[in-house]
Amino acid sequence: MIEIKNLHKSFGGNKVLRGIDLTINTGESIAIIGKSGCGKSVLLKHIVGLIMPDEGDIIVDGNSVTNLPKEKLYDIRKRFGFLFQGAALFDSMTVFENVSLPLVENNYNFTGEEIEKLVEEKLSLVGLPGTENLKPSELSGGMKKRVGLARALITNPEYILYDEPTTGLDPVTSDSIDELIKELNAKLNVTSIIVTHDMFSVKKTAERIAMIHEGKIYFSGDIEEMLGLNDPVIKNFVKRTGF
Ligand SMILES: Nc1ncnc2c1ncn2[C@@H]1O[C@H](COP(=O)(O)OP(=O)(O)OP(=O)(O)O)[C@@H](O)[C@H]1O
Repeated sequence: MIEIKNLHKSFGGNKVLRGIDLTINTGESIAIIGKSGCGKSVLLKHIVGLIMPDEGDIIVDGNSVTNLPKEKLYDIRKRFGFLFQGAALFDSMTVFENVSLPLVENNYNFTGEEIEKLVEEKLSLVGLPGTENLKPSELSGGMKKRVGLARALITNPEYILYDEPTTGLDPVTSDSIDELIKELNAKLNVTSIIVTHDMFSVKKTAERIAMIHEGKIYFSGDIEEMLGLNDPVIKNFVKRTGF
């Protein structure tokens, strides 16, 4: 379980998070939505301790991320898989090298053979078996996201964080990535946090929505509840997404 308590973060005079309170239950898939620049990615980075808050706390399975010594924070991070915006693959490395990178970086004691097996397993899971020797330049946008996801899954994380998983993809490819996220939620029994402003993606992948507005959680609930509200902020947001 992740408990976010009264989280505040400013950058210079820009007060981005102004008291976020949110509990994410184990096993659920939650979408974090809100207009561009409202602080969705900043919130995600707080959860894994990549950004520290000015005030407030994040508690992951009973551990306060803001008060942990570095080694403990690294241990907590190992329980997270992170699909970065744009997939963030290294162009000079093969798919195999990209996917296995977290195992190499974090000194897991796997043999070469075990690593090969794990990479093969995760690439199959994301629908890209046999692509180990390709370079990112040989992959389509959707394939890059899948490889990024295989890398996020390589350590068998309990939590998967998706930062705008469908941004920059055409509607058909977006839909296939959403389908994959949904499949993985069911198959792997993980907790998924999906940052997006794509309401089609929300509908397909998330059981619950948390909407950030003016630095706080403005709404938390399911999509039917959200669409049924006669609230100008919500209506305006949904309208802008073209949903
Ligand atoms: N490291 C940083 N230094 C200064 N400002 C930052 C930093 N990171 C984020 N910000 C600012 O915080 C605000 C929120 O950024 P964030 O990336 O979280 O938005 P977002 O909701 O994810 O937007 P988008 O949907 O466009 O990706 C923005 O105004 C951004 O410029």
